[in-house]
Amino acid sequence: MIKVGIVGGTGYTGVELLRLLACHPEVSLQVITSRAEAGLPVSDMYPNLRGHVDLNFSEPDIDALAQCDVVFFATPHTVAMATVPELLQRGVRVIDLSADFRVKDIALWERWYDVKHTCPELVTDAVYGLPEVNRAKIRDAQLIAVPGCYPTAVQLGFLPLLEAGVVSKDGLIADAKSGTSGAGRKAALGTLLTEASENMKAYAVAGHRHLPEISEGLNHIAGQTVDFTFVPHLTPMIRGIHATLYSTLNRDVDLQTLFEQRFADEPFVDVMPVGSHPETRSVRGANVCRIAVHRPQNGNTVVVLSVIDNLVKGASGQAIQNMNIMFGLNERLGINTIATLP
Ligand SMILES: NC(=O)C1=CN([C@@H]2O[C@H](COP(=O)(O)OP(=O)(O)OC[C@H]3O[C@@H](n4cnc5c(N)ncnc54)[C@H](OP(=O)(O)O)[C@@H]3O)[C@@H](O)[C@H]2O)C=CC1
Ligand SMILES: CC(=O)N[C@@H](CCC(=O)OP(=O)(O)O)C(=O)O
Repeated sequence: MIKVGIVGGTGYTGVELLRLLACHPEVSLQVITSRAEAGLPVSDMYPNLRGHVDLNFSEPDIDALAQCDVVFFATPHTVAMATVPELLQRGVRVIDLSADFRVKDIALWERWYDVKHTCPELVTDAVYGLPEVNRAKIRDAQLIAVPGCYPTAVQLGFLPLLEAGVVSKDGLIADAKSGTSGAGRKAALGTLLTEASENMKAYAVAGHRHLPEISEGLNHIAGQTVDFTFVPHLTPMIRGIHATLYSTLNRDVDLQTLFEQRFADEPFVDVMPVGSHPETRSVRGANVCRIAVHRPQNGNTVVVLSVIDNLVKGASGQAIQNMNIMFGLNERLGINTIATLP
C-alpha cells in the first residue's frame, strides 16, 4: 500500500482528495492536516466520509509527513514551498496542487504571486503534471506541480491544434467560465449565495494569475511563443469549468480526426462526436475532460469546447492520476468514476 499524507485536508480540493483516495485500493491514508481543526475526526467535519476515513485532522508535522511515501499539498500558494525541500530530502515524493512549482519563469511567477520564491531550484526539477503532455516525465518525478483548473481545460483543448501546427500562433482566445468552488472554501463576498447566484460576470480581464501558467504551457506545446488572451468568468454553479477556445486555421484539416487521433489513448479525455456541445454536468465528480471541436460555416475559425470538473480533472483527480503514474499503477485506479447526471 502507498502511504499517503495530505496537507490542507479541510479545503475543497483536500476533501475531494479524501473522497477519491478513501476508495483507492492501493492507498493507505496516514496523515490529514488542518491547523484550525487539529484533533477533530475527519468524518465529523465531512459526514460523507463516515465509515470510509477514520483519521483525525492533525497539525502539520514534518516528521509525521516524512513517514509517508507521497504527500499531497492542497494548500494556498506559498505553503508548499516552505516544506517541500525537506520532504524531498527525506525521500518523500510530493504532489502539489498549488501554483508554487507550476511556472518555470521564476521572475514572472514572483511578479504574479507578489512574493519571493524560496526554492526556485526545485521549480526547475518539478514536473508539470499534465499527463497528456508529460506522462513519461511524471513516472520518475519526485515533485509534481499539478496544473490549475483553467490551465487544464484550456491546454487540453488547444493541444491537438498547436501540436499539429494547424492554427495561427496569433489570436488564441480562451473564454472560460468557472463554478464558485474554484475560489476555495474560505469566506469571500463574491461567492456568497446572494452574490453569485442569478448572476454571471467576467473578472481579471486585465490579467489573471493563470495567464503566465497557460501561456508557458501553450508555448511549450507549440514550440514557439503564442499570442494568447484569457478571460475568466464566474457562473452560478458549484463545480465545473466550461472553456470556449478560438483560433484561426492556417491550412485545411479534418479537425475531428485530428482530435480523435491525438486523444485515442488518453483514458481521461473524451472527444465527442461532430456537432456536440459538452456540458459541465457530464463531468461533474469525474476525472474527465470532455471536448468538442467545431468549424462554424466551414470558415477558418476553430471553436473548441472543453469542460472539466475544476475539483477533479482540474485538481484532485488529476493529482491522483499523477500518483498512479508515479507508482506504476493502472492510471484509472480510484478515479474511474462516472459523472452524476442530472
Ligand atoms: N478550488 C479549486 O477548484 C482548485 C484549487 N486549486 C489549488 O489547490 C489549493 C487548495 O485549494 P482549495 O482546496 O480551494 O483551498 P481552501 O482555501 O479551500 O483550503 C486550504 C487548506 O489549506 C490549509 N492551510 C491553509 N494555510 C495553511 C498553512 N500555512 N499551512 C498548512 N495548511 C494550511 C487549510 O487548513 P488550515 O488552515 O486549517 O490548516 C485548508 O485545509 C490552492 O493552492 C488552490 O489554488 C487548484 C485547482 C483547482
Ligand atoms: C472561480 C475562481 O475564483 N477561480 C480561481 C481559480 C482556481 C484556483 O484555485 O486556482 P489555481 O488553479 O491556481 O490553484 C481564480 O480565478 O482565482
